[in-house]
Amino acid sequence: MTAIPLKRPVTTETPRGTAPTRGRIEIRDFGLRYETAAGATDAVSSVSLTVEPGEFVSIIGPSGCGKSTMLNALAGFLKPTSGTVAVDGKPIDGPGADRGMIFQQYSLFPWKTVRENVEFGLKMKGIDRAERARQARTLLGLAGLSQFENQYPDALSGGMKQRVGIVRALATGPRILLLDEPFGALDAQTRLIMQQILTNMWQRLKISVLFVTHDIDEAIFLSDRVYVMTARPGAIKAEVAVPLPRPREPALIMSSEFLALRRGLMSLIREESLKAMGGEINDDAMKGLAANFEGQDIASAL
Ligand SMILES: Nc1ncnc2c1ncn2[C@@H]1O[C@H](COP(=O)(O)OP(=O)(O)OP(=O)(O)O)[C@@H](O)[C@H]1O
Repeated sequence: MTAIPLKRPVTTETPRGTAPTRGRIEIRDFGLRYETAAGATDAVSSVSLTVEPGEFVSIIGPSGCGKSTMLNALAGFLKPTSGTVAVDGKPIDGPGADRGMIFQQYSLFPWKTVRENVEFGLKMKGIDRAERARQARTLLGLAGLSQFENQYPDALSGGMKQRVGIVRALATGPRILLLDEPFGALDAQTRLIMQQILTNMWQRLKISVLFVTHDIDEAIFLSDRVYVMTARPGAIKAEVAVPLPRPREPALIMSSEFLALRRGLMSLIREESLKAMGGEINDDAMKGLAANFEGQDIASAL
């Protein structure tokens, strides 16, 4: 693994009070093999990583390198074939209220209103009706969704649905939020707004976040640290600290510090993406992509 020894993240953001002490993720020598009728697939091999309490960490890597597999193991939906996955020193043995998970597809109950969706987990915890409504309204307010509390999911845009999904995952007070490409289906502008809303909620609630994305800019903009994975079977190729001050404004992505991080991550990820594509991409194919045919018929140009 390439360790890029940058300083610890600079956090000059709005006061977060005392540092959180819970919500530490520790993955050690994690491996996961899928056994199917068609044979076995080693999805992830020997990954070790940590997320400190209150830290925002992203994972980027080529398609199929096992990012979702790892998040699903952390959520408690999959068991490691080797190694350990623990939260605050306790091995994970199934899903739990200490971890919230958000997927790219919106997973709201269509027959419940926005507020009822958010209240669902609180109801499961046995919290009484008035308190449920109070907590749901507070969180909906933080996400700018107060005026939509009585709407049904069908009436909402993709960005709003995902905001409700985040609020719902946060409602039960998890120490950890796991997000698997949550903004992948959103347009660029909505995505930027969602990134700011997520950062805002993360800072206020002092939770630890592990965020999977394909988008390098998104990973840098949001994170304290970024792990880069190799092609399948996924392992950690590099760990990159993001020492950019907070709060981060959209204009930050034009700064030289941001662009330097982006260049570094792009070259790491490109190498692995080419490996992941295996024989599909060779030098000739890459030349072809860059060729200027100047309006010629492609067959004769080649
Ligand atoms: N249920 C399953 N059964 C068998 N193989 C699986 C299963 N789920 C995932 N895989 C395989 O495991 C590997 C890792 O998959 P995973 O979805 O974790 O990768 P990923 O990095 O999240 O991919 P992407 O970025 O494309 O979403 C892939 O080769 C995938 O085909």
